[in-house]
Amino acid sequence: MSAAAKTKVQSIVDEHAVVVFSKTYCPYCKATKKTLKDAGAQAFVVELDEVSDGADLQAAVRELFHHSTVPAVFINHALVGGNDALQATKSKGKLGPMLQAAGVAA
Ligand SMILES: N[C@@H](CCC(=O)N[C@@H](CS)C(=O)NCC(=O)O)C(=O)O
Repeated sequence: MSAAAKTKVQSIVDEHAVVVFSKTYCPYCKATKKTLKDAGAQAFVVELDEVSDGADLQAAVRELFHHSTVPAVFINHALVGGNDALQATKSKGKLGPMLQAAGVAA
């Protein structure tokens, strides 16, 4: 994996309040994107199966954040986890406050 991919992933996480590294056909990714949309958050989504450096970016996410599957969800510049972690966060009533703290949902 290239150093450029690591720099790019870190920049994306640093520059956006809500980020999802996703694949278009992944049902967990679809659930994550719907949950965030329904919560009023506009996520910056990288569809790894649609970009030429997708495999490199996924490897960079794995190395930087020790998360190897998609989706990889970041809120307020920190890894939440995959869809299971996002849904658990929502179930505990913590998603709204987390998004509010990130300044992206009412
Ligand atoms: N428990 C995980 C499951 C995620 C998962 O299994 N994602 C699949 C795609 S649907 C995956 O990442 N497969 C390996 C890959 O695409 O590299 C979650 O809730 O996010």
